[in-house]
Amino acid sequence: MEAFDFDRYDRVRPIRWTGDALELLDQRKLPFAVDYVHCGDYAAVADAIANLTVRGAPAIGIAAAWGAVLAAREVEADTGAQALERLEPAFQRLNAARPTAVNLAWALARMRRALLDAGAGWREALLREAETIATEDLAANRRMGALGASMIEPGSRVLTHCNTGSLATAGFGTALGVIRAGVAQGRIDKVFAGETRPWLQGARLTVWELQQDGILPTLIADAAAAHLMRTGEVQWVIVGADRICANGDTANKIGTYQLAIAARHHGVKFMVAAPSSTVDLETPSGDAIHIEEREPTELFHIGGVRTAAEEIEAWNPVFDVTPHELIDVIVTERGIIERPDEAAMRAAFG
Ligand SMILES: CSC[C@@H](O)[C@@H](O)C(=O)COP(=O)(O)O
Repeated sequence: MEAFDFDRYDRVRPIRWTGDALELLDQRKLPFAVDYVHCGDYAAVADAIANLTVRGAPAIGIAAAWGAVLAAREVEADTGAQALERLEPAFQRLNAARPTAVNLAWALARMRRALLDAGAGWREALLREAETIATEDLAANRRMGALGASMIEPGSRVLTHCNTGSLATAGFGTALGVIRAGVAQGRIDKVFAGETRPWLQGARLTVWELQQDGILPTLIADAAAAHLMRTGEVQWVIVGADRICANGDTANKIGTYQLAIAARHHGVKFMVAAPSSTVDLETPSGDAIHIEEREPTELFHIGGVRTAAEEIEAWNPVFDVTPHELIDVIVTERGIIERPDEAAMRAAFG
């Protein structure tokens, strides 16, 4: 990985701090428009997280950290502790923007700690912490990419789900980072991307993002995944995570669980790649994870065109839990955990 040309393979940046505002690449419009949304206050950041302008577990944590920096502009305080008290409503609003990805609460907890540790210089401390969270995420992804790729036999074909790339992180990506590194090293010959209904993170974002790198993935309907595995077309499923529990159970984009079941049935290996900021030892198992349910209307349209009859009901959970027994390997920047369970997770992160 020493010679890896990160700049060639990793050009998209979803989050830009201008010095006095946050600019977020509008992921609702990709791949048809590359527009940045200007957020001049924390409420705009909270809205952008809730409406998926910015999405992906690490990216929403980073955006929330910058949201806290913007919120700080609205309060006066002599010490960090005093500022924290006054900023609490803003922290709570940012934290409530989405429930499943632990990176959001994790980033805000870091911002809280930075405030408590700071005295009069609390504004600078907040700014530094937001920058550090983003810098560390990029470094973690690059490290994880190298580690994850080392597990993959040369000549492999892989399937991924949702978007776990630069768009979902500070850069390089988690599962997509492993795939980028694997392609660069000649370990991965072909990448299949599931379209990821209903929001189409795979079809709209992953395919576009890999195209920017000159990697041409093959798009499949989500429903084609088990058939793809049965025909021997893939050796690995590689996905990201929104929360990894103390026992290794993992929440990720809806559809991940059925990929893991199909992978085990067909002898296809299943890898979860995520930074340690996605590990949540406070949540004992997947049963305790709050699974976000979004508006049923997301299921009624594709690209603004109605595809279902009027006056019907729909159920729209947007994450699911893959039990740890179905996961062959969890990769974080801290190392590789094969056959994850509570003992292995606590040994690595406890
Ligand atoms: C590095 S991203 C990992 C996960 O956050 C990703 O797989 C995912 O589920 C994103 O969901 P989204 O609803 O698009 O925010």
